[in-house]
Amino acid sequence: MTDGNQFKAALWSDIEHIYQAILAHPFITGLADGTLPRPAFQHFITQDAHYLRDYARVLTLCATKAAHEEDVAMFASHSAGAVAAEQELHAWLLAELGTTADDAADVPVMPTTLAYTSYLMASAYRGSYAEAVGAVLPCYWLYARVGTHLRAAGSPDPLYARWIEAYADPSFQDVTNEVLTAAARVAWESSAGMEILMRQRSLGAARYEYLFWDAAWRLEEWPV
Ligand SMILES: Cc1ncc(C[n+]2csc(CCO)c2C)c(N)n1
Repeated sequence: MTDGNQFKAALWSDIEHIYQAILAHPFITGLADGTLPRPAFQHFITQDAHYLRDYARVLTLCATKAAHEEDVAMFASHSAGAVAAEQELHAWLLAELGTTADDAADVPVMPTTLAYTSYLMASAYRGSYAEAVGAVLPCYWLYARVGTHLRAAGSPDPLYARWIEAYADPSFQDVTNEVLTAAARVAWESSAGMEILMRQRSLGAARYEYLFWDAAWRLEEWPV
C-alpha cells in the first residue's frame, strides 16, 4: 500500500546504518587497501560458496511464491544465471588461492553461514512472497552498494580487485534494480501489516550480511 519509491526509501533507511558499519569494517577497508589477510578472504569465499548453494534454492522459492509471471521468470533466472556467475567467480578465486571448489565444499558450514541460510530458508518456506522478497533483498542491495563504493578506489591486490569488479559491474546493478522493482510492487500490493513483516525480514538479513563479513574477519569456527 506504500508508494514504490517511498517504500524503497523506508527499506534503505532501515538498513543504512548497517551499510555504514559494513563500509567501516576492517574486512572491507582491508579489501580496498590490500591489507586484508588472505586467510580471512579464503574463509569468506569458502563460506560464500556454501551460502550461494542455499541462496539459489531460496530464489527458486521466491519464484514459486511470486504472484506475477515476470517475477517468477526473474527469480528463476537469477537462481540459474546470476548465482552460477558468482559460483564461477568463486571457483576462479579459490584456484588463485591455491585450493579448489571441491576442497572448499569439504570445509564445514560455519555458525554464521548456517544461521544466515537458515534464516533465508525459514523466511522463504514459511513466510509470504513479500517476506521472502524482503529477506533476499539486502543480499543484492548491499553488495551492489558495497561494490560501487569499492570500485572508486579499486584495490592494489589483483585478487581483491577482481572481486570488487564483479560486484561493481553494471549487470549486477541491473539485477539489483529488478529485485528492487519487484519489492516495491509487492509492497504496494500488500497490507500495512505485511509491509512491516517485509521490512523486518530485510533488516534481519542485513544484520546477517554484516555478521558474514565479521565472521570471515574473525576466522569463525565452531567452538566445540
Ligand atoms: C553473504 C553474501 N551476500 C550477498 C552476496 C551477493 N549475492 C549472492 S547471490 C546474489 C543474487 C544473484 O546473484 C547476490 C547478489 C554474496 N555473494 N554473499
